[in-house]
Amino acid sequence: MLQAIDLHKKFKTKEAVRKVNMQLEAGESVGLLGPNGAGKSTTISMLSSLIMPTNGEVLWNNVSVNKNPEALRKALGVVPQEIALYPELSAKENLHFFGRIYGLKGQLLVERTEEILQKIGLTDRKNDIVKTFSGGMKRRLNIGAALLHNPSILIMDEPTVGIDPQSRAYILDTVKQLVEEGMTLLYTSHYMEEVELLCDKIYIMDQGEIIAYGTKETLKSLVSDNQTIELKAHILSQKFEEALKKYFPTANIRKEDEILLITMPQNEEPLATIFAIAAKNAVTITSAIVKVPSLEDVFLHLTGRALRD
Ligand SMILES: Nc1ncnc2c1ncn2[C@@H]1O[C@H](COP(=O)(O)OP(=O)(O)OP(=O)(O)O)[C@@H](O)[C@H]1O
Repeated sequence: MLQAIDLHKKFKTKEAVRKVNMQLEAGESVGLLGPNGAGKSTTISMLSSLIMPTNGEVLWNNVSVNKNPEALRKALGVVPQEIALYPELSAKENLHFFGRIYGLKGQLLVERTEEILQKIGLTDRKNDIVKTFSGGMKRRLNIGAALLHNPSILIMDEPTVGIDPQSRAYILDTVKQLVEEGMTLLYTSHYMEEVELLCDKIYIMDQGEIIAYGTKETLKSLVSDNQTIELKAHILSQKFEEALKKYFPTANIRKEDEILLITMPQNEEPLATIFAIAAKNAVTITSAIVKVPSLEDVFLHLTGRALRD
């Protein structure tokens, strides 16, 4: 459907993007994850034909976007990182304005506007001017503007940056629903938990390049297939530790700061057994946390740096 082939972008002396290859199929939800400055915005600006690559090309349904940008623009909704709205106009007037740019008019424009207001939860504020809106409401309207022409593919550039947790949750729910309804999505973020929640396939980007690509499971298995159970108890007796070692001979069991760490493959489900062994040894467990590798760990593993540096 949408394909990036060997994209490069140089701004004067700065090589912002190098050798980027990506592919989005219809109905897929794809994440582009990377820290600030990794080159995500530059990549999606090229993918949505807002800027020209220095090298490489973008194909939409196997045709170069360079040759026929209109075909992609009709099918594509882009939610930019910067809010692009008219603060002196109402929510409805803003949507009418953007709808007309997409060629909507008359009854169709009125109906689409109402549908979108409903979808983004702003129906009851539709006549209020945008400058009175919270950051989260502006972001929702920004998303609404990109949906008016009923695109089949949506590209979102960090749509939850700088908003309150409640608005963030609302936006994530809305995006999840769009994906469930069949929208093809490219979602960029430096929040790994958002990408994990919304996306099936993930590209990890750092310093202008794609450094890893795959499903969440594939990426996490780059780090390890293990899980670690962190146990806290009133008293962690030596006898209990030895009993655990006997029952789980292949597990790595160690104590750090009064927490017992038990590492073993993820396909084992040891909690019930651990609790039974504790009861038998008169140990009261106060907390048990199961930790599996996160995309954050994958990034750390690949680059030696934390995602949020
Ligand atoms: N127009 C430009 N001129 C010069 N350098 C640029 C330009 N646009 C981006 N860059 C540089 O290219 C690199 C990649 O920027 P980009 O905005 O694509 O990253 P990003 O991953 O989207 O990060 P952020 O989340 O901070 O926007 C950065 O070093 C940035 O400073």
